[in-house]
Amino acid sequence: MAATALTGSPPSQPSLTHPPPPPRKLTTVKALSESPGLSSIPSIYTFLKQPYHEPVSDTEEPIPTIDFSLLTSSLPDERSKTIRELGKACRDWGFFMVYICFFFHRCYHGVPERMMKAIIEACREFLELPEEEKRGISGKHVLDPIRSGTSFNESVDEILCWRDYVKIFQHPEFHSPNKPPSFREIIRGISESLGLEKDYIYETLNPENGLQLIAANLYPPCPQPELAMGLPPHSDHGLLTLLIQNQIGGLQVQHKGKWVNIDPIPNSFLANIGDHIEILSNGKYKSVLHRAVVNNRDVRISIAVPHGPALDAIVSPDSKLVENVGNPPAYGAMKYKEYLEFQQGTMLNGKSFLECIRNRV
Ligand SMILES: O=C(O)CCC(=O)C(=O)O
Ligand SMILES: [Fe+2]
Repeated sequence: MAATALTGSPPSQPSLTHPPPPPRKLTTVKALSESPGLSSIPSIYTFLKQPYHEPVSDTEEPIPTIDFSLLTSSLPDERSKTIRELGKACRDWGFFMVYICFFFHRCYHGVPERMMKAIIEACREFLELPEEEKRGISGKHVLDPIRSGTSFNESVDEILCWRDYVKIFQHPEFHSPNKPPSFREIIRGISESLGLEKDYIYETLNPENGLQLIAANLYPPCPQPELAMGLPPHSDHGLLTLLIQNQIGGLQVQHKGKWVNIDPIPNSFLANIGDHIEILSNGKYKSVLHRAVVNNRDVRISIAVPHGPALDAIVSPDSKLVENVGNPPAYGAMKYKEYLEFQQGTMLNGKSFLECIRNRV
């Protein structure tokens, strides 16, 4: 896609009557947001269904928090209590904060927090590079570093998002199996909380050879945040998405029919159930709609790392769970790779692909 801008059709012959138009200058949303005197946004960034047309909850109910050290505890009672909490979070919210607090020899070890900050800063530096430099990095694994502000679904959307982003396909071709380690532990916990064997999801869906993607998003300040959208409502494909962000809020999650603001908590990352855990669990665990809104003051950065099953894994409601729950399967079987292909362009009116196939077995 980005390559078309570089390799397009040969230049037309110069004509005296119709001089060729100047080459279109690609502009990042960040550059646009820094244009002197910008007080309104171009109409291409104005969403018809604007962020605050739908109710935003004022709930005091906090998003569930899972303490990672208890999930990996060697004390069986501690671990099973945390697994029950994890199961409840997956059922009730589909989202949870994972709190990482490492104590070694009774002293706090701050590496994870420093590492998260360093990753965010590296993404900021990358996304703030001049466009020419970013273009040079585009390739098979690095998607669209110059196509800033692209719509969420290019084939159907005519409105652009207020964000610059880059996507990197990390796995299976850029090998980093089992990383981050928290992914495997959470998936094991989810497996157990469903009453399955600890490694059941790993063995059946083979995420070790699965898809791992890194999506780094930069949302510049917007002079009319009430009209624009950083990322419209969607659910994530795959098993689990891990997300870190700078300390600027903007993520909203659907909960009990309303949008809930998810404020960043230091020393923690966010995890959410993807479509394929919802399918595997026959809808017991929910892949929940979420979106990113923007503000008029601060740059927000988020890094989402979705993890999927192996591309050729066929995902369907697990027979053990269907029998246990006594419900007929609510989803048909589909190869993950095909799901990804079908998913393109089917996010319409805030309906995710998963919602479109629910109950159409
Ligand atoms: O920026 C955010 O907080 C949300 C990002 C997200 O949902 C995604 O990249 O799938
Ligand atoms: Fe997402």
